[in-house]
Amino acid sequence: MEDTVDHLAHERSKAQFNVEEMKIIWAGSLHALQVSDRIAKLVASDPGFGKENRAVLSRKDLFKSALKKAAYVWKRINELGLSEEETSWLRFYVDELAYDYVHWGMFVPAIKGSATEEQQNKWLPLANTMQIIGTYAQTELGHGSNVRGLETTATFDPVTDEFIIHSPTLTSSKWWPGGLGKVATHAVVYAQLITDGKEYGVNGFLVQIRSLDDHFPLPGITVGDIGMKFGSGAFNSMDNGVLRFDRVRIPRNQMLMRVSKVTREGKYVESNIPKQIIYGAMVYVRQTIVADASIALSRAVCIATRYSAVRRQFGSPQNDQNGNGIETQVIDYKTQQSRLFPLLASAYAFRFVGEWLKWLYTDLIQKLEGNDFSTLPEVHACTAGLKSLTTSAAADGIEESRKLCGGHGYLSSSGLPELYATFVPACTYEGDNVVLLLQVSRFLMKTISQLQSGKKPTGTTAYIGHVEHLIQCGCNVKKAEDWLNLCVILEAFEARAIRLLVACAENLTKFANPLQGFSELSPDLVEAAVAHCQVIVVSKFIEKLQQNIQGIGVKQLLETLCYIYSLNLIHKHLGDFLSTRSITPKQASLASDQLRSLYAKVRPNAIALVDAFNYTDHFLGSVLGSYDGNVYPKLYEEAWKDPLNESVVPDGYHENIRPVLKQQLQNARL
Ligand SMILES: CCCCCCCCCCCCCCCCCCC/C=C/C(=O)SCCNC(=O)CCNC(=O)[C@H](O)C(C)(C)COP(=O)(O)OP(=O)(O)OC[C@H]1O[C@@H](n2cnc3c(N)ncnc32)[C@H](O)[C@@H]1OP(=O)(O)O
Ligand SMILES: Cc1cc2nc3c(=O)[nH]c(=O)nc-3n(C[C@H](O)[C@H](O)[C@H](O)COP(=O)(O)OP(=O)(O)OC[C@H]3O[C@@H](n4cnc5c(N)ncnc54)[C@H](O)[C@@H]3O)c2cc1C
Repeated sequence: MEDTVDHLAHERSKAQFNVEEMKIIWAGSLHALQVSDRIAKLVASDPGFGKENRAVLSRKDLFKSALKKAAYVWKRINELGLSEEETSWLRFYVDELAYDYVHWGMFVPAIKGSATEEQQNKWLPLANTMQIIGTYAQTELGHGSNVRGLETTATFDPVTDEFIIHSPTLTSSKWWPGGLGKVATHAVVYAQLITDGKEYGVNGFLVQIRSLDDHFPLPGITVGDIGMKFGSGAFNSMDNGVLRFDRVRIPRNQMLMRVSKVTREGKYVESNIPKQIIYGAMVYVRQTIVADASIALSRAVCIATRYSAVRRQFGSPQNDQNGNGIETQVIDYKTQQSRLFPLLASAYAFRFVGEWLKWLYTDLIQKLEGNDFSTLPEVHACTAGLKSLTTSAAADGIEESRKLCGGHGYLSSSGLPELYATFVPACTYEGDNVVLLLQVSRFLMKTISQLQSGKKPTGTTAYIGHVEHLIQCGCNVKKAEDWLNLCVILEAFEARAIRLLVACAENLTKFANPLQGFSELSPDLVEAAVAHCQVIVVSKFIEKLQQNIQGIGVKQLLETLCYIYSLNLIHKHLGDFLSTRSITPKQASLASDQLRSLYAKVRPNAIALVDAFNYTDHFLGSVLGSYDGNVYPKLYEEAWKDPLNESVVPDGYHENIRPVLKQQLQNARL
């Protein structure tokens, strides 16, 4: 008989805050919570969205199952007449990577951002109804980070009014685009534009790659899948592809011409729109990846927290003299708390900074519509930097969560290995995290150099305008409780960031060649960029706390998490804080003392804090993280489902086990 006991009920009863209100904070609004909750339940109750066995399916079967699910998603969206908001929640909860992620996540945004109105009117209705399926073909075998170095060419032929798309070398083969390998019918292809014998840099072109009748590649096109990727399940449900062009002709009007165009006569004409707009789809996706990072991390933390409350090891004060009695919940070990609770705090921090980044991006889009490009550099720096910071921390956090679950965390049924394998490439796609931090540092060095000309930094760099104060100020913390002051914390982070930035700027002046200086100092520049991004995350968490937060205990718990996030970072980056004299060694030790008290405050609320994510068991996909905490029967049951357990004596026994055993027996007799 099924066990219906809630093994975590006691933990839930200890919560000191209103969980339902916290769910609203996490979701963003009551409306968002209601819609997401409804769709989560819809997905969890529909067998068509079941995700059992993913880890044991062969690549072909996994791919087929992802195709089936994507088609079913599309069918249900249409049958139920889901709104755009409901649709995105549906895809989110279905939780299976397939071509549709890149179609909706990159192909459509690339057309929206880089195509003219006329082009959008032609292509968007086709894409929006999935009469065509698209991919984003930028990266090549030889070049990913260096977009300017792409080799694919698009040469204008004035005789036929066409572009000739060509892959001149092996290294120019498009490599990685998701959905390209086996599904996409069209691609936005990034290529070097050549007209009238001159090169005009990278531009986007809309190219049909497969027939809409029989799905065969069109003439001149070679296309296929690039092969198995890291981990079982995970990104292997996606057909990342390779694509080569042998002088493929497309009409001139399939160049995406919002930013610049080629006339009928072959003249290249630039508009007043910055060229960087052609990289707009990347800015859009980087912003969404910050939200993905908070989801992926919160998912891992939810599993690790629930399991840590169920798992018991060694004796406890309640034991009798013989050590008999109940063992200690591993969540009560201080080491477990010091590893787990900062991750929990980070999940909340990333959620809030992601929410703010979405606002910043929406604001940019509104400004662009009015031809105001002033915030583009800052939005580029924020999306690049926060994508880098949050994905690196989330990927590390998922792996730490696996370790927090001990041996069982290594089992596929814990859900953690696949979560890690699915999420870790986010550190690479949409821009390698180090390359992106170098972009941030370039922006910051420019901001600092403009101080001399009297330009006042604004937005996320406003603190750089207070350079004199921040270079001189000292931290006033004298006892552990003094750290419970958000202004003190923010100033320590700003002081550390600005001191690292100014040191970089000063060191750069020692090089006659600025490019060489930038390259030599790049490790320091990356560290300074991280410090700046941490200022953003901490300050956005603080801003969140200043909003009208309802519900008993909710604000207090969020404050506790904000302190944990910040003080743990001080602990982790102590070298920076000490070497810049932003804090003293004594203050560092007081921060550690304060952290211990903060962990004690979180402990009774830990389960409720992960319940506030409102994840269904279907979405979590983990026997260790299920809501009822009934871990052991679920683990036991799951093991028996493995294909190896279908037969008692394994296939291969007669060929490969029995002869070995016999030989050992014979050897022993000799
Ligand atoms: C059941 C289990 C399942 C488990 C589920 C787990 C759940 C996990 C959740 C997550 C799953 C989500 C999965 C979603 C699917 C995702 C699919 C992935 C799709 C990936 C797509 C891609 O990767 S597309 C390719 C992306 N490529 C890149 O990002 C390339 C990086 N390189 C660049 O961006 C550039 O080349 C560069 C910026 C690094 C350098 O370029 P360049 O040399 O030209 O630039 P400069 O440095 O000279 O800069 C010039 C100037 O421009 C400014 N600038 C640069 N870029 C931008 C920009 N994008 N926008 C605005 N401005 C820009 C730069 O700052 C300079 O300005 P100056 O003023 O001149 O200084
Ligand atoms: C799962 C997945 C899905 C993807 N989907 C798509 C897609 O749909 N469409 C698409 O076009 N692309 C896609 N990509 C490609 C992705 O965008 C690139 O892999 C990414 O931009 C990194 O580029 P790269 O592979 O060339 O890395 P490289 O640039 O070769 O990086 C290798 C190493 O060099 C370092 N490095 C590189 N340049 C510098 C520098 N200037 N200074 C210091 N260090 C440097 C990096 O930090 C890294 O450590 C995908 C990739 C993955 C893994």
